[in-house]
Amino acid sequence: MAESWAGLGSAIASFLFLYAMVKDHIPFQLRDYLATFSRKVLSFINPYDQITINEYHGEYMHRDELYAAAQVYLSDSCSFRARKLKAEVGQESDKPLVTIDDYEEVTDTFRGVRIWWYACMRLPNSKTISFYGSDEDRKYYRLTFHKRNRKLVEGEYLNHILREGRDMKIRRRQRKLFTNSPSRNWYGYRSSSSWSHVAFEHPATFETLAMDPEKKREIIDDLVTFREGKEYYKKIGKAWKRGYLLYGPPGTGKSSMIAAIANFMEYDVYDLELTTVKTNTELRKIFIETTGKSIIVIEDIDCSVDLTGNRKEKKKEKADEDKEKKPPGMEEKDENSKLTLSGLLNFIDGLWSACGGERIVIFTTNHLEKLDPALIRRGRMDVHIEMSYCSFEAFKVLAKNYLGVAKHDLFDTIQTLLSEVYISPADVAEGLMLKKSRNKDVSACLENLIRVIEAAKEEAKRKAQEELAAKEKEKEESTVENKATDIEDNNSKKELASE
Ligand SMILES: Nc1ncnc2c1ncn2[C@@H]1O[C@H](COP(=O)(O)OP(=O)(O)OP(=O)(O)O)[C@@H](O)[C@H]1O
Ligand SMILES: [Mg+2]
Repeated sequence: MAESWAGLGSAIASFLFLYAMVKDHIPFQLRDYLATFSRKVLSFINPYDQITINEYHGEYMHRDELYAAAQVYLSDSCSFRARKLKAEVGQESDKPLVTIDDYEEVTDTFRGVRIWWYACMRLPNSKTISFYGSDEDRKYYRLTFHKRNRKLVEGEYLNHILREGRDMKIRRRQRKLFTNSPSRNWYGYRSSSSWSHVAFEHPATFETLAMDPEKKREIIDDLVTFREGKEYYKKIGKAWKRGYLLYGPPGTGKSSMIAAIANFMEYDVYDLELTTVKTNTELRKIFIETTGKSIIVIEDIDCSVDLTGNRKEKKKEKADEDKEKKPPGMEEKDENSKLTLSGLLNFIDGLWSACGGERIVIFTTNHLEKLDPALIRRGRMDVHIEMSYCSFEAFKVLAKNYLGVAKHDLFDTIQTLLSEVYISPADVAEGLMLKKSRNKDVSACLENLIRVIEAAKEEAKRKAQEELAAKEKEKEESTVENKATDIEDNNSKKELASE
């Protein structure tokens, strides 16, 4: 049996070989007839089906997303099996993509089923010049698989390629830092987008972040759980997003933490400047233009006018006054024509985050007490992280980063000093840096830091004394005032009695 199949196979192969040799000398009609005939014979005896994925499609020659996803997928999952590879750098990434070369074949296995991938190029038929490039540019992949697996390939495998390829593309893309442009520029000549961007290249990581190691571990674990929680969020019916509130004094690493989170999660960062957003409608537009796998940051949320507790109350009073003056039906329209706390709450709450997954929202503030509780309640801001003054543990991270040392004789002195004074990691980092000529001298850097901490301690002492003196003065003044009032009261009582 096997021999007869082999015989038939070699007969067909010889026929095809002969056909290829003489095809240019055969008349047109006969050539078509022979081609159709050979295809029919082959499909009768061949148990394999094929799917072609073209690089470009449609009237306007759009680059096919499945082709692009397959290219990255093959690069990541199958190219190690190929002998001929090609490398290119696309527009979206700064890393070279090494993938299978033209006319190279690789195999992939999906649920135990083997699939062959063949990278091809359509040869030019004519010498016409096309607006979309020459025919040589028309590349395609051909997938070959056994007939009995057709359902699996069509139903699941292609989706798997698309999904995995997209994810890989996102992971290897050049990450971006977006900032929202003032609304008046949206419809300008240059761009109609609310965001402009630059490459995101902040070097901060969790390793370089100076903070309590246990707290750091908790944050990393939380992020990992979030990243892997797609199915969980779907199951509980919640938008796949997580809110972090970072609070603490200036220079304690809030912005550095955002960069470390972005680098750890490999997300883009959207730095939302709320003060340039005038209305709730604008906020919606801005948000709709963000993509998944991103962090939306609002820094110094307490400085975003009209959104904090007291100011909101004042604003409400004013709005109530204004409402009374407005004709009926105009009030709601007016709500959309300004940025309000409720607009921001809607924005965070998933009404708008329903349009795409995997987003982190981060607020930072120096003054937690100034924020409206509604804004930061759990469920909106799921994790509250306090970024505090420099502890000895945090100092050790900075010493490792800046000086490359894990221990030193001066560490004990620094530990004692740090337990006596509040100083921000930013000030400690500054203290560890000396002028270029001396920055390799570890002892000199640590001595400089000791001077900086001692100066901070003196400064704190001086301020405390000033505050104490001011309080005592206030107390004295109020005692004198009270005495004067008492004397006045007594005199008037006496006058009344004598009358
Ligand atoms: N916890 C930290 N770990 C490492 N470096 C830090 C830390 N905190 C501050 N720094 C250093 O100090 C600089 C300023 O820190 P950062 O901008 O993150 O502070 P911040 O809390 O955002 O301050 P602000 O409240 O003023 O915005 C950073 O560039 C970094 O070099
Ligand atoms: Mg900051």
